[in-house]
Amino acid sequence: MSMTDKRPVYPIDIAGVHRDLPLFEVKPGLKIAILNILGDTELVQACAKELAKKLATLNYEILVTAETKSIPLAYSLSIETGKPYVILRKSYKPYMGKALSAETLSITTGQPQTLYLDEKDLRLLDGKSVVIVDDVISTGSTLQGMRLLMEKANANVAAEAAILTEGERAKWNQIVSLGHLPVFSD
Ligand SMILES: O=P(O)(O)OC[C@H]1O[C@H](OP(=O)(O)OP(=O)(O)O)[C@H](O)[C@@H]1O
Ligand SMILES: Nc1ncnc2[nH]cnc12
Repeated sequence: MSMTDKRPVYPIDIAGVHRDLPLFEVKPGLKIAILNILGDTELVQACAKELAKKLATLNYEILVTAETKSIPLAYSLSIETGKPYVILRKSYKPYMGKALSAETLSITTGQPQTLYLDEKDLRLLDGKSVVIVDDVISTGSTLQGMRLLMEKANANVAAEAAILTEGERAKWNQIVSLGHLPVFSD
């Protein structure tokens, strides 16, 4: 593709903010519209405000997400809600001590990733209620990994939230979200 070729986009309004999401092929014959909130302060803050409103009546103590792209969302939601957040990591460093782990296979990545729960966060989560947050929930594999780690950490999941769900809409009717993305198959 030359620099002047235009990538096809999927236009969407999220929390009152318009974005044209670029389509990328994630496996042969399957394209998805990529939501990349990294660097997009306007969108992140608008989404955090709306999600915080939707979560306002729930009883929970901690927000939990998996790195990377949803980190600014967790940070911004933490400011909106006044709750701390935990980031599940995708590579292990010695400073994470006796971390717990779970395997995932997200639609964007196409190969297994491991989520690690830092030893310091294990102490924080023990016996607590959490809201699991992600930017997009698609196959649910990342969500499943996060649920498993919360179970291992003795934390109760009060709700699951995402900016957008993707794919099979009916599968995600329990997710607190601000919209839905189709997937595009040839
Ligand atoms: O429902 P799933 O099919 O599991 O897909 C959802 C996950 O995919 C994306 O992460 P990605 O793997 O792109 O990682 P990154 O944020 O580190 O780039 C997204 O942030 C979710 O965590
Ligand atoms: N459409 C999408 N954009 C960004 N990350 C994703 N993870 C799964 N689907 C995604």
